[in-house]
Amino acid sequence: MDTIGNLPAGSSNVGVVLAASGISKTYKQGVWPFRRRNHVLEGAGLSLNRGEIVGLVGENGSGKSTLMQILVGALPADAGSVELHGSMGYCPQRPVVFERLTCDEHFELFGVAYGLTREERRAAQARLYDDLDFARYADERADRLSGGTLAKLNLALALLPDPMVLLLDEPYAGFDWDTYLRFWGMVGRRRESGQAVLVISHFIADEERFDRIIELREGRTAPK
Ligand SMILES: Nc1ncnc2c1ncn2[C@@H]1O[C@H](COP(=O)(O)OP(=O)(O)OP(=O)(O)O)[C@@H](O)[C@H]1O
Repeated sequence: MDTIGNLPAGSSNVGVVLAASGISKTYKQGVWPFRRRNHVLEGAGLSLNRGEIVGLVGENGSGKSTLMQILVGALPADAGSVELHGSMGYCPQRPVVFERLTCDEHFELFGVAYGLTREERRAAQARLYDDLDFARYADERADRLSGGTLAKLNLALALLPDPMVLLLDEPYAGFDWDTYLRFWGMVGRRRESGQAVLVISHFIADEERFDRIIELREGRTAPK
């Protein structure tokens, strides 16, 4: 597969921030002679434009998380290409945090990893604590957070560098109603500033919140 590259400057797809095509992925399971091949993706593709909120739906096991991990570069595809214009943030389905670090320490660590200055990181951190309403857990260790607060930290860490493209794998599964509404408020502000968001979603009720919905079925993507 082509490595993630930047779309060329002056590309005719001026509004496109992420473009993937021909993505295929087969998982091999078991050992010979019982080896089984699971063809999860067979030529899937999608594109995201500036200021677009796109939903990715499909039944359980259809390959949504697999596709998202390939888009973000966390998993190699067998075939296909992914082109990215700008920075990307990713919020995985299962939080990737360090049990013994506090929320504040996570922001500090991720700020360094993203190359933010201390001032940039502090300003973004304060805004995220406020937007997601979890500043009171700043000094709490990750292994002592509730599932919902852990999900807030997971989302906040993806948002910390304010990426052009945000990929979210079922980000609000553990959120209460107030946090769910705060989440969509944040997504709406990103749309207004021209950033793009791709969300794996299971809730039919969410459909009206998206500009477009893409369905993954039998390894391929199609507009819903
Ligand atoms: N690391 C792996 N090794 C082998 N098989 C895998 C692996 N990860 C996923 N699979 C299989 O690939 C298929 C697609 O899984 P994936 O998690 O991408 O689906 P999904 O659409 O995100 O599912 P869900 O809606 O349940 O979260 C499933 O059959 C799953 O069992």
